[in-house]
Amino acid sequence: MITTSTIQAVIFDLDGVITDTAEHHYLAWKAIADELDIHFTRAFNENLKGVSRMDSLKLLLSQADTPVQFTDKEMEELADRKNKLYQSLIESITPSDILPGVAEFTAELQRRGIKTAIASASKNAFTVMNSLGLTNAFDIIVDAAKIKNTKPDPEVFSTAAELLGVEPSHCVGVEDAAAGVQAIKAAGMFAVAIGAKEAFPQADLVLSSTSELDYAKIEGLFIANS
Ligand SMILES: O=P(O)(O)OC[C@H]1O[C@@H](O)[C@H](O)[C@@H](O)[C@@H]1O
Ligand SMILES: [Mg+2]
Repeated sequence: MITTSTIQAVIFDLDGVITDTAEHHYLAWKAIADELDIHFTRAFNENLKGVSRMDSLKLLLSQADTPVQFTDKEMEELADRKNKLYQSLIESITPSDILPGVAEFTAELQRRGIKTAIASASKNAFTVMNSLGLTNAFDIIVDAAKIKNTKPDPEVFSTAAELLGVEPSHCVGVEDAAAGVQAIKAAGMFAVAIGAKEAFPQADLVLSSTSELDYAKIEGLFIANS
């Protein structure tokens, strides 16, 4: 199919964009924080979004009133315990957990011959995509296993663009995390953020929810910014 638009690919984050697993990550970290008697708020959790499992644990531990030293082995065990909690929380995910507007938006992209990819920092990305029934709905899935450097490094978005065979300047990235928007911009792409406007000063467009994903609006701004 011939693409007339200058947007040739849209690359989506998974957790918090395709489905609300950002909440499951938060609940699992909150349980670990409670065990360790560390004050952990939803506001602070915003810093963990898009960040790798071990870096998230380090951020969580930075909130302890009295600094606690854990050995590498203990850190691995804590991260592993969080992951088991997270995995038990995502067991019940079904296609009905796809966030509003996502199916319509991706269908519109497919109608226009625009390529799609998932760029996720999660090692559980394929499990979540399977549960949502979306494994074959995107051209490419790049997960944590395929990359060395996690967000805010651009690698996950750059790798997705490369595998799709599309120049970054023709890509749009969609994210719900500050680290993710930084990664999209560092990759040289147009950034759409989902969340509160003030949280994403670097984004080219901020939408309060996925139900606002609107191809015509994004294309208009994309062309104006090129
Ligand atoms: O622990 P996992 O499943 O490998 O996920 C790593 C990261 O994946 C990102 O998608 C989430 O936004 C982060 O919250 C999470 O820490
Ligand atoms: Mg996310």
